Amino acid sequence: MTSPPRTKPSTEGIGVHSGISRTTEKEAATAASGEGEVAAFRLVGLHKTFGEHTAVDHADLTVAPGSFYGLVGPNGAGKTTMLSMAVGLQRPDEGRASVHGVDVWKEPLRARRLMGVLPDGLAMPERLTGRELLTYLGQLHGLDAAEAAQRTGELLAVMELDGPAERTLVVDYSTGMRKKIGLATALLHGPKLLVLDEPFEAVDPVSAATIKQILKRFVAGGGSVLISSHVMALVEQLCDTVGVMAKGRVVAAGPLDEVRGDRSLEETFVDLVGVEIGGGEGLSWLVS
Ligand SMILES: Nc1ncnc2c1ncn2[C@@H]1O[C@H](COP(=O)(O)OP(=O)(O)OP(=O)(O)O)[C@@H](O)[C@H]1O
Repeated sequence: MTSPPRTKPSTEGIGVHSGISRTTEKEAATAASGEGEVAAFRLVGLHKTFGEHTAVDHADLTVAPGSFYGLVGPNGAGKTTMLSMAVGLQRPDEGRASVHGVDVWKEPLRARRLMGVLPDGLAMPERLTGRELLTYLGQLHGLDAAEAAQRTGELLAVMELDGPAERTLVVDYSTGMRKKIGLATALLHGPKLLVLDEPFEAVDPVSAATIKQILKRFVAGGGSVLISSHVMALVEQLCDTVGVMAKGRVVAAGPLDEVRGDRSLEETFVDLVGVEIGGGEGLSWLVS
């Protein structure tokens, strides 16, 4: 039996303007910098070593307000470590990070209000349904009950985590469902900046199209997005600005068209990170 085609859920009602105390936060961010426009996200000299190994090597990165930033880099380049320091989940050895002028380490609560975060390997209360989780987090964010219920309902519907999925606890979600509930938790409080580590990993094509739509609307509404991804085509499709990370450093950054020139991002990437494409040699036992 063939199942009926899934209708693309509406992404209406979700946008950057649904958050709390925006004006106050914006004024605070501008005042903090003493300038007319502050970066949505500014990482300066972030550094982290694990024993002898330098995971992030004095990395700098700036996301302009209203920009859609794609961070790419080979496995082990330091993207997740840099982003987890940048959002306050892991303490850097050196360096600082600010969101709209608010220092992530000096004023963590104010910074967190401005940010929606989807970390890699998300840790969250899991013995709850998606609705229970979002309702609980809405309370933690200080949303009133009616507002939290409305946003929860919209987010579950958009992410297709309502209906039969409501009977499943988060602990039993598939990998893709976990990404989607993670994104919903990042959006719930109406942040100005989204920091999303591999948001499309393990997500089915229909859900990916929905997430793209949400993120585009978020940026069109004045928000800023930073995603990390290994999918160059996706970064080229979505992002106006890219950063390339290799061996703990941001080795190239700027507008997409300037970074890739007249080549594809993938060709530029391979050039910049200085890797040889493997797979052509060895493994002779695979081919008879
Ligand atoms: N807690 C840790 N302890 C020791 N080493 C770590 C730890 N976290 C990360 N590393 C190391 O730091 C380096 C950067 O890892 P990281 O996960 O940040 O890279 P990445 O660019 O996100 O990689 P991927 O694309 O594979 O997710 C790697 O060499 C990794 O082994």
